[in-house]
Amino acid sequence: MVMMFSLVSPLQTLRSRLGAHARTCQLYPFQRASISTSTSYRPDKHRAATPSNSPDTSPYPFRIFRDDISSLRKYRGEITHNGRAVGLVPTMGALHEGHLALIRAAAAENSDVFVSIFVNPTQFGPTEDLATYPRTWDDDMEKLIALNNKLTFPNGLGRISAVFAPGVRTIYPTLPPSSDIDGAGSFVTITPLANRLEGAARPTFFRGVATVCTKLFNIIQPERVYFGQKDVQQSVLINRMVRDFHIPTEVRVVATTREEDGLAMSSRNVYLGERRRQVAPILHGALRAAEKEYDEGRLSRTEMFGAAIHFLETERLKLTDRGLDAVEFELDYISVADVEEMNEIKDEVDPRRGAIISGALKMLPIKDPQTEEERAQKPVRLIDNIILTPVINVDNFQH
Ligand SMILES: Nc1ncnc2c1ncn2[C@@H]1O[C@H](COP(=O)(O)OP(=O)(O)OP(=O)(O)O)[C@@H](O)[C@H]1O
Ligand SMILES: CC(C)(CO)[C@@H](O)C(=O)[O-]
Ligand code: BAL
Repeated sequence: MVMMFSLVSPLQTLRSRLGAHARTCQLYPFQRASISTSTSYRPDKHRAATPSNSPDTSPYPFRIFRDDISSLRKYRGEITHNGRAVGLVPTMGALHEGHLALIRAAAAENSDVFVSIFVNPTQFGPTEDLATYPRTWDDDMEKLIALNNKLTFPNGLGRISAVFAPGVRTIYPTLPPSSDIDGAGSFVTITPLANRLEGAARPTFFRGVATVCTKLFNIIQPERVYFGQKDVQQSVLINRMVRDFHIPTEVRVVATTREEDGLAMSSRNVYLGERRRQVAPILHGALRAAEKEYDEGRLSRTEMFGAAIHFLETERLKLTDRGLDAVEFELDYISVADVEEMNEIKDEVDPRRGAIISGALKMLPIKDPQTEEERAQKPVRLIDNIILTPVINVDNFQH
């Protein structure tokens, strides 16, 4: 089953979807080398290798649009003309089950699902992994085709109609896009949200995300757009942007899809390698420990933080016994913030409003690399979050 919540009115939507007795929920299916900003700019250096887009020769059961925006618009216009609706799932490719959950959610409420695949340079900082970000076009297409075959009624109202995989010059037609904070360009900025948490670690990240999503929404004009709860601050930001710029679309947030051991699926998990991968679920574990405090009625931020840190430190001590003492990690932040704007909650969570508990943790390169892969390791930043859902019967809490 696909569960979603709308950030427009999270309290109300969560209550109605989860029922009055729901206290917490795991909302179920809800990079970088420098990019040059000057003369050496080569816009399509990083483009995913995609085949040509002749509808007649296309081996795909959906249309592939690359740089021909007017054809895409014509096709999209026909969908409206026929009384159908478009749900857009923006991605950077390297598709996994988390992305597929978004597509299923889109197919459940729209006749036509558009998936965009675009590794957006402006959201990568100058020292991040733009050049090495996984680009897996053939594999992505296989997954989309397999999923599409299953999206027949009653499993899905709609199906994937189009994949939009533009080149950088198409998305940024005038200036070479900049990843520098002071760089020139036409940008959408949403502050102060874009400067906090993920934005503090990645100063131009949300400017890049807001800018590219504005462009995608302008080009495709979807009735609804689908984002993953895994990137919760991104979802809050998009919701805010849609409201502030009166963009005529509805934002849906789809619950995080996880591996069996709790690790949130992410395209960048491939960077972890075997030994770091075994330790990576600790971030989720730490957030769960904080969530347990809330579940048991301890609402103070300090107690939730304490529980998360205690979990991390206990797990760190166990690494030697697990033969994993070469794996090192650093906590970047744990945040307890309100659901609407992600403002930090200073004191206690109001159980009538709930909260988002989120965190970021850096997995450092392994201390005693034993393979080529381990010798090449770079730090991998993991993010995750849990929604502390509002509680209807506040009296159940001990004070
Ligand atoms: N595990 C997941 N569950 C639900 N949605 C997800 C998950 N992972 C990614 N998404 C969503 O898919 C959309 C596209 O994300 P993206 O292509 O960046 O994948 P990603 O796995 O988040 O990659 P990265 O490792 O770069 O963060 C975003 O809305 C993102 O929140
Ligand atoms: C929304 C997005 C596709 C914009 O590039 C990206 O930030 C992502 O994949 O989450
Ligand atoms: N999943 C969000 C895209 C990024 O981290 O660059």
